[in-house]
Amino acid sequence: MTVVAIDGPAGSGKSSVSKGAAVELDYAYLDTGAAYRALAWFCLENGVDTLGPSEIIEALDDFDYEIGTDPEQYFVRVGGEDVVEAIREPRVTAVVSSVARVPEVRSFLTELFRTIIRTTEKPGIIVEGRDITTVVVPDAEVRILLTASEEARMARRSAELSTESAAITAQQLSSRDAQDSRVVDFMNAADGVVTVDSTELDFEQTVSAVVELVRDAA
Ligand SMILES: Nc1ncnc2c1ncn2[C@@H]1O[C@H](COP(=O)(O)OP(=O)(O)OP(=O)(O)O)[C@@H](O)[C@H]1O
Ligand SMILES: Nc1ccn([C@@H]2O[C@H](COP(=O)(O)O)[C@@H](O)[C@H]2O)c(=O)n1
Repeated sequence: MTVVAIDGPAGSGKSSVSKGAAVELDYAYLDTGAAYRALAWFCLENGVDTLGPSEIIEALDDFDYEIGTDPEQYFVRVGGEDVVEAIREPRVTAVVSSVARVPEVRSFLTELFRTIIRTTEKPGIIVEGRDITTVVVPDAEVRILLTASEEARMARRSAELSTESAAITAQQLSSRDAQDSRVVDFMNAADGVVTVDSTELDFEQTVSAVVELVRDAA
């Protein structure tokens, strides 16, 4: 089985490009950010203080999480409830970094990701996040840092949103990167990690660049 690990900052295209490449390769797709978001959502729903590590760690006992790895049948559920849209709400995005910085949360979710990767039935899996190339699967067959200039990432994110101003969007994106960067380094490629800079590429070109790297490694 081929494991493709992709890291990168917010808005660099990790989810959309990984999904597109997984469809083209007939691979599974694992969105690891969804788990951190789902835990943050679960904490908010249950009145857990997202700044209090011990409460968050306690919440893990009741965190009943499921994610689909078929890129064409993506789902995320907590306690059987569909949370695909809820976990993208700004209130969740605003607190996810505080939840993700708790070491016990990271090791709990890392084990969960490794189990999902191990039990994949497809010929390969694309796993994307912030610490996939360095912590979750540092021995992956293909390791990619997907980047784009902050300007390009902000423009892409702003184009998606009709209700939020570009300025607020830009601020959220860079402040989340700043917080996340204190926990894991996803701005610099580790040894053996190939950088794909999509600043000057369109979406299809970026998917093709990833697919080509995977085919070259096979
Ligand atoms: N090469 C590209 N050219 C133009 N738009 C792109 C490109 N790659 C991704 N996009 C668009 O940029 C937006 C952000 O992409 P995506 O949500 O996949 O990023 P992400 O890295 O997963 O972000 P986050 O970490 O915040 O979840 C999407 O609207 C996506 O379609
Ligand atoms: N491997 C990862 C993936 C994500 N995070 C944290 O989750 C947040 C949401 O991730 P998205 O990819 O959905 O934007 C992100 O801001 C990180 O705080 C992580 O720590 N490690």
